[in-house]
Amino acid sequence: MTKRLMMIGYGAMGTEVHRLLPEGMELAWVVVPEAYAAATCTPWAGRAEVLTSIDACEEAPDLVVECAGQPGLAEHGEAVLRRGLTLAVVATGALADEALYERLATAAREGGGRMQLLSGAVAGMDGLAAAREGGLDEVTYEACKAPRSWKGSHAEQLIDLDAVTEKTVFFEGDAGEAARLFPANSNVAATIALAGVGMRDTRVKLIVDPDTRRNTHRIHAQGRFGEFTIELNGHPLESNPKTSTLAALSVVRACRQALEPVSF
Ligand SMILES: NC(=O)C1=CN([C@@H]2O[C@H](COP(=O)(O)OP(=O)(O)OC[C@H]3O[C@@H](n4cnc5c(N)ncnc54)[C@H](OP(=O)(O)O)[C@@H]3O)[C@@H](O)[C@H]2O)C=CC1
Ligand SMILES: O=C([O-])CC(=O)C(=O)O
Repeated sequence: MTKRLMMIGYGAMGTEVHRLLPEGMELAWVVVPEAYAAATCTPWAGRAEVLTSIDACEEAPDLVVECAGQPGLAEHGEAVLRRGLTLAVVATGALADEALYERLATAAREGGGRMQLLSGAVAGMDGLAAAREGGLDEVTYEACKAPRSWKGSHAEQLIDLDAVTEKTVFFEGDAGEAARLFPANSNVAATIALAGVGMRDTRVKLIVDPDTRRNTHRIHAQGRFGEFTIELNGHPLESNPKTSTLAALSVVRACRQALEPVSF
């Protein structure tokens, strides 16, 4: 039987996820900001019910995916989890807010829901989380993107993106700060922190490179297990250069996992 998906937020990532939705799953509900609710010329017109709140949904989706960014998770996450649903999350940076983290964890515990934190634009979160069980000494993360990928972000307060002529570090701090200051660009920092040594102890560098067309993520971890370095050079989505294609694919994977009896 076809499973029914609810998508919170339908921007660049949501569009890509919808395009690649595995057979056996249909988009049945789209949760959008109030201002979009009345729009008629949409990719979901006539196919999915448009909602502005979770409570307006009278049935139980088989899976809810958040593709809305940090404000979308903060606004809708609790209601999803209180209803006992599974919520796959990409805006992991919102969880740098400890109060929100607690609110969502409590809603999941009390409501029977489950929050599935997706690997998003990076790889290796399974290994990092396993390594943590033996003790981690250090985890560092560097993100390097083209100037256009940092446009419209807090980077504009720190560096003149149009004048950059060589690869330049413009932010150094911890994962919590990075996730809060760069909500559309540094969720990965929070993902790594949540899988590894936490927000305060994960060291982050953000870099702009005028000569790259890729979103590069470099993770180094060391501990009792040994050490690893992962460098992932991702292609940004055409429709949003801040967002890596792999992040959308991690949502598609979550949809497939909800369908298959055996899955990675
Ligand atoms: N974990 C990871 O590796 C990654 C995580 N991300 C996260 O995913 C998010 C989405 O990426 P992308 O699709 O490219 O971004 P877009 O800005 O293209 O799309 C986000 C959409 O969600 C909408 N939205 C915002 N707030 C709400 C809300 N409260 N309820 C419902 N919809 C809402 C936005 O509307 P409006 O335009 O009006 O704001 C927009 O249409 C990013 O903001 C980032 O937080 C992105 C890349 C990697
Ligand atoms: O997609 C990416 O490359 C990373 C990103 O935006 C994020 O971490 O929020």
